[in-house]
Amino acid sequence: MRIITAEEYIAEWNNSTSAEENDAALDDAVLGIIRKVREKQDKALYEYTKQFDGVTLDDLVVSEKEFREAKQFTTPEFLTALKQAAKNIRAYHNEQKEKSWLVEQDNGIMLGQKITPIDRVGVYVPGGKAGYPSTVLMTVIPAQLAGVKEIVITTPPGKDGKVNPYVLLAAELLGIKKIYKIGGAQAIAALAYGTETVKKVDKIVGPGNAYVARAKKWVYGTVGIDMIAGPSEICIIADEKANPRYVAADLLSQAEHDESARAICITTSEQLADSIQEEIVLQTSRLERKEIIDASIEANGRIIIVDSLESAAQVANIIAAEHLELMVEHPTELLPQIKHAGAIFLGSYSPEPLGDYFAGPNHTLPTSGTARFASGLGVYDFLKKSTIISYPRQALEDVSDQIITLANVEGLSAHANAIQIRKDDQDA
Ligand SMILES: NC(=O)c1ccc[n+]([C@@H]2O[C@H](COP(=O)([O-])OP(=O)(O)OC[C@H]3O[C@@H](n4cnc5c(N)ncnc54)[C@H](O)[C@@H]3O)[C@@H](O)[C@H]2O)c1
Ligand SMILES: N[C@H](CO)Cc1c[nH]c[nH+]1
Ligand SMILES: [Zn+2]
Repeated sequence: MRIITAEEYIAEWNNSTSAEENDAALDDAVLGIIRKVREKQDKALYEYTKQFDGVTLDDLVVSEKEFREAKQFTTPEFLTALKQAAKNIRAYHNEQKEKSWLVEQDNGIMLGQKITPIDRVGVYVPGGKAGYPSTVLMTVIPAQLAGVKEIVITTPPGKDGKVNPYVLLAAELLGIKKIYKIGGAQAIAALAYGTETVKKVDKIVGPGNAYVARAKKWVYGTVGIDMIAGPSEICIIADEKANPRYVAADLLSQAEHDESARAICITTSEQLADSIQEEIVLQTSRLERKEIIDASIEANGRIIIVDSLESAAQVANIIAAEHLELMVEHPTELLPQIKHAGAIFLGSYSPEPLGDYFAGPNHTLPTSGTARFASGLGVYDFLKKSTIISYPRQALEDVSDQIITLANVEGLSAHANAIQIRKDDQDA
């Protein structure tokens, strides 16, 4: 893991021309996939599943038999942990519920906001390099709390043509019955435009790799999307008191997701940086997903040396990471300086995987610096708001002239007329 200065890191980030080239190549690949799915529909889905997931499917939908077979993987430990995690996630997201409101003023004017759940939501559950039953909980529970009636899941099949059984068990726990065995950009295209088998949805949510995230960006507008939730990222601000074993372990926890994952530590201590570097090597050698970790650490793993915690916070705000851990002596004192991060973890005993699985807040979070303007998935992502306006006759008459003035300034005489015609009736 390379140790560099903040200036070097920012220059590296800004001058990354290869990133632009990769970006254009990604767009080409994803747009090609979307186009083909729109044209050839199910046929394209079968072809891409063969090409990218290496399996020839008989059916794009998980069968009842497959749901039943998944039951053999249940263990009491898994079920207990899954249910407790679901309970924590539900309790946290319950606080996010919003209410419709209607306020009546003395003159009879009523103004308000009507909240309506989205009708039909498609959830992407990643499945290429790992199975993610936790993502089923994180996406479906807030949608259910919002009142979404139709929730479908799509996830790539394994080489045996089956969906990860733990994903099925989590879906079953939440009562989700329709699961498509489709991954990648083709799954996003199918949910956005529909095919013979896949019914189009109103909004697509959920994380995925770079292909999934880019496809969501392209279909936005045809359907809603939650955010760009791409390859995982972790940034850790560590002072000289931080435990290098914990820092290294937490960096590796996200590096193992994907070769494109980003793991960055910002520290005020050169000595700690050296120790973290040693720990990274030591711990990686003991981990199963060593190849993915080595690749992501080589490409996107950095330890950045800064001269103060204030500078550390500034760099962290530029990175705007999906996950930010504050492994410093007084994390709550540093917290006010943090502006941009998907999720913030305070202190040595709030490691990132606690949030991935269990604490309650959502693990579907904005990546690639989009935490500057986006938030983690929540109940609010499944709700939309209609405004309500109700004026009695006299209240409209009282403000007619002002509205007519504004409409005339815009040169929109039909607007003015809609007010004037009522005013004339009133005056008559
Ligand atoms: N941001 C978040 O909230 C969050 C949460 C969980 C996971 N993640 C991320 O989700 C991702 C999961 O990635 P994954 O790969 O394991 O599963 P995935 O389901 O996202 O992607 C697998 C699919 O990618 C497609 N694909 C693979 N290679 C391709 C190629 N060369 N061309 C076109 N399409 C291709 C295939 O269709 C395949 O089915 C990881 O990057 C992980 O970090 C993010
Ligand atoms: N860290 C991922 C979000 O970037 C979520 C996850 C699920 N399972 C393990 N991790
Ligand atoms: Zn994770």
